Amino acid sequence: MSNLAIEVNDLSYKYSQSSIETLHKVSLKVPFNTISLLVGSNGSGKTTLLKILGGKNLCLNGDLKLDGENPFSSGFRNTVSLDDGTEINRVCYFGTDWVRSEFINRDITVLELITSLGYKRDDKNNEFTKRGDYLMEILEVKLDWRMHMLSDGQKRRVQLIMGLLKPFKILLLDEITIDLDVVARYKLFEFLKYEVNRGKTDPQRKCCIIYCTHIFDGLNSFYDRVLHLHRGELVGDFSRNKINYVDDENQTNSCPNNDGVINVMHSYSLHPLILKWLLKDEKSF
Ligand SMILES: Nc1ncnc2c1ncn2[C@@H]1O[C@H](COP(=O)(O)OP(=O)(O)OP(=O)(O)O)[C@@H](O)[C@H]1O
Repeated sequence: MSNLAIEVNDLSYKYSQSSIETLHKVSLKVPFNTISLLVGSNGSGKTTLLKILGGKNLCLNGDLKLDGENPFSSGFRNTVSLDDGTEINRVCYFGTDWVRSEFINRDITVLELITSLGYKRDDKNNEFTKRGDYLMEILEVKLDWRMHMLSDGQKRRVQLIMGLLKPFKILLLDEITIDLDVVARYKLFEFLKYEVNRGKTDPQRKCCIIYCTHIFDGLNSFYDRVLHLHRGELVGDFSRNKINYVDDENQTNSCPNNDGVINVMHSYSLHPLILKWLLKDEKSF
């Protein structure tokens, strides 16, 4: 059985209102048990690609397989059950537009929202409850929060809990940690890494993540691979284990050498210090 989570061949996409293609002949293979970063300038096509993979934008061009099946085929089902009966999502897309949707901007509590997705407050052994409680702890969300009274950042935290309540096979995250503080973001990445690592020993839990971002602080040990989109074309693709950190700007290069190694200058960031401070603050709270 294929270990590919995502397989895309020659995918092109043009919005009906646009005269040019937003994606041009994109081909991509993403194995399970990996985390990829999707990078590129504003307008390069990242959201468009993730929305197609997430089944949000219908695309009948090119050859597309997610978890072994075309997500736009009539027989595609987005949930499957594991041997123990746990229901999991095959493909999950979270984008920034969710916080503006009418569905969540109602006078409804977090408890009501996540209960409708399988959270059971009185059943602490239930997997969705365990995940929900853990995520609420790291994201500091309260069950009695009322959605229509929350800030965008707070709504984003609720979105993450709702989306991650069920285990996933393919998780597509589109700039969604943008308004989390460094500690919440760090803990979320630890949770996501745990999920991906669990799949390495338990084949039923194999999963993969594509994470699109413009913020690279704190990501050093999170990802396995970087995908670079430029004007709708995939122009760069390298693995973290092929990075050779150098101290001299003149030794950096933008393309891998013949052995696939790419020289990247060490970046000096305040992120490790601020993370330490805020984790310490939390302990003394
Ligand atoms: N609904 C739409 N109709 C027409 N063109 C669109 C539509 N949505 C996006 N585009 C265009 O497609 C191109 C890619 O947009 P997309 O949102 O995928 O880029 P992005 O890489 O995610 O950018 P950003 O980093 O700013 O979020 C842009 O030129 C954009 O104007």
